[in-house]
Amino acid sequence: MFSFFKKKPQEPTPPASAPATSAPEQEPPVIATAVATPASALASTSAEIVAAETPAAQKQSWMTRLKVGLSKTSSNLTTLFVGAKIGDELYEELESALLMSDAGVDATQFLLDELRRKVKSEKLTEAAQVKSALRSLLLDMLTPLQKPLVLGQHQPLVMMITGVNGAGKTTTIGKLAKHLQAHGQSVLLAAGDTFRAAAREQLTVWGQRNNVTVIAQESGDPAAVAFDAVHSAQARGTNVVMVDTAGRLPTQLHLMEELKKIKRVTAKGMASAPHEILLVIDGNTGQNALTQVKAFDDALGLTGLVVTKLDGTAKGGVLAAIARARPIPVYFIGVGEQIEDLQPFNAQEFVEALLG
Ligand SMILES: Nc1nc2c(ncn2[C@@H]2O[C@H](COP(=O)(O)OP(=O)(O)OP(=O)(O)O)[C@@H](O)[C@H]2O)c(=O)[nH]1
Repeated sequence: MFSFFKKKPQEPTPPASAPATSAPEQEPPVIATAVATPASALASTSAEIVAAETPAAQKQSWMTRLKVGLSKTSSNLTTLFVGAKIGDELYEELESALLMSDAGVDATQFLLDELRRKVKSEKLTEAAQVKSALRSLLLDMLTPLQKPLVLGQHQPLVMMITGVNGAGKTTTIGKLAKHLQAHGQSVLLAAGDTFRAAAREQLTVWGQRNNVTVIAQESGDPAAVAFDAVHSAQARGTNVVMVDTAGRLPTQLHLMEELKKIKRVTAKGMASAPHEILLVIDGNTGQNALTQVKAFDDALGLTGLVVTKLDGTAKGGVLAAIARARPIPVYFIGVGEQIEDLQPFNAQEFVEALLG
C-alpha cells in the first residue's frame, strides 16, 4: 500500500435527488456494476489517512525505475561537475544540459542566475558544492508542485481526466481506481470517450475485472455520460467519480469546447463539481508538455497534473518549466504500466533521481 492521499472531513452530503438542470436525464446502460466498498462504511471517517509505509523493496524498485528513466538527464547534469572548475565554461555546459533536459529557456535562465548568485554569496569554491547548490535550487523550485490529492471533502469527489491522445489517461484511471479502493473508497468510472468504441470497451472490461462500476453509452454526448455518472454516484453513495475523456490536441478547438461542456454539464449534476480537473501528460513530450498544460489550464482551470512514462526516454526537466510557468500541482507520476508504478510526486525523490 502506498502513501497516496490525504483525507479531510466531508461536507454534508447534498440530497441525491436534486438535478437542477436541463441536462439529459436518461440513465444510460450500466455496463459493469458492483461497487466494492459500501460508502456508508466510510462516511464518518474524518481523520487524515496516514497510509502504511511503502515496502522498502517496492520503494527501491520504484526509485530504480525513476532513476533509469531519467538517467540521460542525470548523467548529463552530473558528469559536467566532475573535475570541473567554477567558471563560464561550467555554467555554459550546465545551460546546455538544462536545455537538453526540457527545462526550457526561462527555467534554465532562472536556475543559472540563482546559482551564480548562490556561488557568490556563499563563496563556493568546489564544483561539488555548486552541484549541491543546484540540487537545493531545484528542490526549492519543484517542492511547490508537490501536493497530495485530498479525499473526503466532497461526496462524491468528481474528477475529470483530460489529455492528448495516448498520454496515459485510461491507464492512470485504472491505477488510481485501484489505489482509491485500497484506501477504502468506492469508485465509479464514466466512459466519457464516446468517439472510440475501443476506449469505452477498455474501461468497461477493466471495470468488470476490478469490481468497479462503469457508466457508458454506445454513442452520444460525453457530457451526458458525466452527468449520469454523477447522479448515479449520488444515488449509490459512491465516494469518487472519475470521468475519462477522449484524447484531443489543444489546437482542436471544437474538442476543447466539448471539454468545457463536460465541465459545465457536470456542474449541473452537482454544483461544486468537477472538484478536480486533471491533465495527464506523457513525460516524453518535452517542452510540448508545457504548451499542453497552458492550453488545457486556460480552457478548463486545471487542478492537478499526472506525468506518465517517466520510465521511458523522458528527460524530466519539463517539471522545472511547469514550476516556473504554470505551477499546477503534480499529484502523481508514472514509471510503468503496473498499478504500483503510479506514485505521488515527491520533489526530493525526483531531484535525487536527477542529480544523485
Ligand atoms: N512505459 C509506460 N507506459 C505507460 C505509462 N502510462 C501509460 N502507458 C502506456 O501508454 C499507452 C497509452 O495509454 P492509455 O491509457 O491508453 O492512454 P490514453 O490517454 O487513455 O489514450 P487515448 O484514449 O487514445 O487518448 C498504453 O500502452 C499504456 O500502457 C507509464 O507510466 N509508463
